[in-house]
Amino acid sequence: METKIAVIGAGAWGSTLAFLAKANGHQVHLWSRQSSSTLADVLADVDIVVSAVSMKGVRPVVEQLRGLSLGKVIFVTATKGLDPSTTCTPSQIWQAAFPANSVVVLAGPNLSKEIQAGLPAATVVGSNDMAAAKLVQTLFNSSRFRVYTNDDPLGVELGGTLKNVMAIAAGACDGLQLGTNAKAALVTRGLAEIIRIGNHWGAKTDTFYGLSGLGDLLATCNSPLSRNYQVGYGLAKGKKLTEILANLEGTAEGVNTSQVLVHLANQQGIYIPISAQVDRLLKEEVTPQAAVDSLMLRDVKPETHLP
Ligand SMILES: NC(=O)C1=CN([C@@H]2O[C@H](COP(=O)(O)OP(=O)(O)OC[C@H]3O[C@@H](n4cnc5c(N)ncnc54)[C@H](O)[C@@H]3O)[C@@H](O)[C@H]2O)C=CC1
Ligand SMILES: O=C(CO)COP(=O)(O)O
Repeated sequence: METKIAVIGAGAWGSTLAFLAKANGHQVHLWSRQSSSTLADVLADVDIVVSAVSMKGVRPVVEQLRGLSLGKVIFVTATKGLDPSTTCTPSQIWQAAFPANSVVVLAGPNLSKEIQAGLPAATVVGSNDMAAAKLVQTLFNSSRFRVYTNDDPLGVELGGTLKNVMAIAAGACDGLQLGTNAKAALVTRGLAEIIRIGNHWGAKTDTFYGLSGLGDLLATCNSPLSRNYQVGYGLAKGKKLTEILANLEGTAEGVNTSQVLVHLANQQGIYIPISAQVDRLLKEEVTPQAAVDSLMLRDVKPETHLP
């Protein structure tokens, strides 16, 4: 059955999601700030609203829509980030603005260029409303894009968001040519750190071993297609952050996420050694090699995701 879908944000990810839904026979309207139609007009007659704007666009877009009567529309959020002013996740912002509507989080190892090239990929849709998650699953699932459901939307969202910080670290690790052992240690301890943060905020451990956690961590920590990886790689090669960002194709959410994360973790006493070094590196408070030394020279501890 044809479903009417609006995709907000015509960047790399919004365009790819619109393409996938269209390929499944749905009626898709891809909206961007450059569109001639207003967002309110586009949303007047749709069943599903997919938001794929970058984190900085989430609040402005939600403010444009607040107060509109959108009936039983299901919101799907595909943004990976934390709001700097409130520290909320994108789905928390959507849910607070539309408390009567279902919100579904979509995240996974989904480098858009690979999907646009027709390569197979898998993703997760997480929601407190399993009927909504199942509906969104059917809208996007295909022979080239396998979609799983999950009942821990916060875990799905935090997996996709927090791995961006680790992808910056992984890019730096490769830029410094630290080798495969170091990279494996970083990714493994990065996952332990993500689980520690996620548990503290109420997400389930299991979710982080899934596609939006371990899956996306593996994809972005190992691919030069990842913008976050490119940021870390460039820093390790001695480039300035401003120069890297000016030449970057699209958004590297990990830059903002690490700042918000470090602020929250300091307030809440969450131990985040890797993310803290990434934040210091981005602020040019530490060299890449000094960041590695700080991590290696910490007190020894048991292998657990607990502090
Ligand atoms: N590109 C990828 O492979 C994937 C990206 N994501 C996530 O999706 C989000 C978007 O990523 P990309 O499309 O790659 O970024 P992008 O930089 O290509 O596009 C961002 C889009 O957000 C829009 N936007 C920003 N502020 C806005 C505002 N105030 N009002 C309206 N629109 C606004 C921009 O116009 C642009 O179309 C990010 O959170 C990213 O982490 C998730 C999975 C895969
Ligand atoms: O989230 C992504 C793939 O799942 C895209 O990663 P980057 O934002 O680092 O390019």
